[in-house]
Amino acid sequence: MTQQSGESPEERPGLPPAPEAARKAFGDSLPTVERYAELLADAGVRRGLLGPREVPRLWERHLLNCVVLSEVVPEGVTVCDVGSGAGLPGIPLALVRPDLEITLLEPLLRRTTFLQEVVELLGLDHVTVLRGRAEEMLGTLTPVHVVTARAVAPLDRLAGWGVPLLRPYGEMVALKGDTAEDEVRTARDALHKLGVVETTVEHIGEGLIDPPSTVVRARVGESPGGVRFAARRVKAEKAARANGRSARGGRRRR
Ligand SMILES: C[S@@+](CC[C@H](N)C(=O)[O-])C[C@H]1O[C@@H](n2cnc3c(N)ncnc32)[C@H](O)[C@@H]1O
Repeated sequence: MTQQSGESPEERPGLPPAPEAARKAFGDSLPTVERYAELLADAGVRRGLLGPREVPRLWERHLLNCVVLSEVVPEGVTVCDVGSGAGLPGIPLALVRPDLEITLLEPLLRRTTFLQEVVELLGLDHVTVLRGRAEEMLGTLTPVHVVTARAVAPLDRLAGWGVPLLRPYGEMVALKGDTAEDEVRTARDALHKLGVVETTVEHIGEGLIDPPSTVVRARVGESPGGVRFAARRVKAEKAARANGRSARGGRRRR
């Protein structure tokens, strides 16, 4: 999301006030998301996590585009936001869904440091920040019901990283743009091999954002990640138990 700008900070357009749609989408969490928007527009830009040109469109293009994911995430489940960056979509989702247990997974230290600060400043007790690459998380992260991701990798590669982190019958929800249908076509074989039994492209947030957000939903059957991953997972989990490791300290739900 980082972009270069030739403008000086004084010339750059600032953060606009929250639009009416944000009031609707975030409800009682509006003051908290306003605080998050300020952190992104200030420290996020200064520390190179967000391009300065994103600031004027922070509400529509980023916060609203992400919060509508709430429509497709079931009640009370565990979520891993793969490649969370500066917290998108994981933090907007966490702000409206205190019922979820969310892990923000991100490999870069600069970003996990920012994420940890944001989680503490906003008092998000149901959010954990985990540093690492998705493909290295087998046996470290307790398998989750839902994997979310935005702007991390093309669907076939993303699925290879995200689907093995799911519990049986879980689903990966990837925010995508106009390329969603094409990416699904390209990834069809890879998805099948990973144990995905159903893939749909849906438009969410109608009536709230225009255009609505496009998501690819990939649901797995009994063996997320496929048979190859099932064997690796058992091995990795055994090793993790032997080391006393677990990303969520053994807290498990459902
Ligand atoms: C373009 S940024 C998008 C960040 C955020 N999701 C957003 O929409 O603004 C992609 C992020 O994915 C992370 N990433 C890249 N490869 C990854 C991997 N294998 N596992 C987890 N995260 C990864 C990068 O460090 C980066 O923060």
